[in-house]
Amino acid sequence: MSHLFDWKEERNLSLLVDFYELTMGNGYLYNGVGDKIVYFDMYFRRVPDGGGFCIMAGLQQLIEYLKNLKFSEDDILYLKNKGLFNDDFINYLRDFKFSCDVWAIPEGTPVFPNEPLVIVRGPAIQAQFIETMVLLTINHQTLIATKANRIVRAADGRTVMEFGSRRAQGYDGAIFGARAAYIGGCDSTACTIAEKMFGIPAVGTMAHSWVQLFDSELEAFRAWARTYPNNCLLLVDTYNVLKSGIPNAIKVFNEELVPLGIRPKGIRIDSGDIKYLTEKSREMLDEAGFPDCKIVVSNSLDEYIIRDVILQGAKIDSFGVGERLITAKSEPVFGGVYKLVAIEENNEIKPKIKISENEEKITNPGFKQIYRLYDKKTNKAIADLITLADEIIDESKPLEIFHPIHTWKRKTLTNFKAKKLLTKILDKGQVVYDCPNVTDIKTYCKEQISTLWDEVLRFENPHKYYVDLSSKLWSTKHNLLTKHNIHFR
Ligand SMILES: Nc1ncnc2c1ncn2[C@@H]1O[C@H](COP(=O)(O)OP(=O)(O)OP(=O)(O)O)[C@@H](O)[C@H]1O
Ligand SMILES: O=P(O)(O)OC[C@H]1O[C@H](OP(=O)(O)OP(=O)(O)O)[C@H](O)[C@@H]1O
Ligand SMILES: O=C(O)c1cccnc1
Repeated sequence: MSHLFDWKEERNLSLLVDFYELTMGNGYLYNGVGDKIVYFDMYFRRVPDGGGFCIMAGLQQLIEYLKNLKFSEDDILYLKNKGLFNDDFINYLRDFKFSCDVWAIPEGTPVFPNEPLVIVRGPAIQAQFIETMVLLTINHQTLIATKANRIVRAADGRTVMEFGSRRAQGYDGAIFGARAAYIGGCDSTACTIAEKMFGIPAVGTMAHSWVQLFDSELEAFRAWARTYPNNCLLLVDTYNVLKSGIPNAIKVFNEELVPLGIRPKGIRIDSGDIKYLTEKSREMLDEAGFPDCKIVVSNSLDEYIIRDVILQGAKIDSFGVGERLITAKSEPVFGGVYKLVAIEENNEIKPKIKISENEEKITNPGFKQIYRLYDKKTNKAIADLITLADEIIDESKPLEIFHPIHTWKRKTLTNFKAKKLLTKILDKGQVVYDCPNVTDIKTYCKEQISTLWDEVLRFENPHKYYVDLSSKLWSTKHNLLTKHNIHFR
């Protein structure tokens, strides 16, 4: 079992790579450009679900992968037997030592379209090779953390438990999905191994099978209360919530817990009309003297149903959310891309561009940094400025920022502070970054979200947060466009 799950030490994922990375690697070497220093940016173009921002996640798994990147004799033999690769390439992989520099935005940071979340600098053959895993790790967890954050914000302070393992897309979908959901704000998970691996609180109630297995609902509840008097949360919808589930729960609370001086934990409702059933259940529990008994609901929930039932006045303390969270059902693809943005020649960085008919899809060339600009008075984030990596923002001088496409839209900032978002993660292949634990990441995430204006947090039609280019980067881009004979406005 540990072989399947110990992603840190034992899992050899080196060949989890799109085959073209290998054919290109072989080709780069053959054509004498394998060692040319290149820069790649990983970024996304659109926030899923029409939201205003995403939550960066998945970096720790990317780091672990890069740290362990090597090829076993078995891998080498397999590649050799393909009969496609030159001996030089096979030998390169046999002696492989990852030597790239990597910068990234820390996990839990709110991020926006077109910002490099990860930058890789190194020999073309290596920087190219890791494309698949950079995208896979960051795309998956950023998607789930972003979805979880929408769900948690809809729950408006009520607890959210992640219940998705059984409906996740594979083991890793469950495990790393639980990790991302926690970073995004879920309070706990039903995925036990996620507690063992990452320290995410694992919790659970009971299934309908528990109730069905006994001769009656009453007996099932009694057995549970005797087994777990201090953690008595009963699933009340197996037969009929209001006619049987709640009355039986009250009876058991009174007979089994009250004499011991123990308070019941709660009840869970997993079907039917959430507003009606929670309102009636709340009344019945209050009348019976259990106003502190929590009401948990589940059943194909997402941020929209959660917001709706709260608006309807449903009486809910806690949500269990599974399938629609763990699969990001409403929009299950996070379209992060990995693009070459510069090469080094004669010790100089030469920016490179990818042109597209669609102006929004033209890449931002060069080796970059991102500054988040905060209003010193409100402490709210005003805009992000993507700059060339060597640019320094002078906080003591007014800073004019402008829309990168509609350049006449300008704004001058004063009394602001500028924070660098990209941090060095690997230096020549060596990890130079300490990954925080998930609880610290989750706390950081919450703090960072509190620096965003409410308009950016809106579920629908959020205010578009400004992600601008510095004058220097804008000129670099437009010089390249002119060179390629492209003229915009
Ligand atoms: N008051 C409500 N407002 C909005 N959506 C609700 C409300 N009550 C329940 N829902 C949601 O409606 C969907 C369907 O609920 P329904 O009770 O039909 O589920 P079901 O799975 O068919 O129930 P059952 O398990 O009894 O067959 C679920 O996603 C549920 O969360
Ligand atoms: O609905 P989700 O958001 O995925 O939450 C998890 C679901 O898993 C369990 O159901 P189970 O697997 O027994 O199936 P059910 O949907 O028939 O109750 C639980 O009772 C929830 O309904
Ligand atoms: O603990 C629960 O109630 C639970 C766990 C997983 C899926 N559904 C419910």
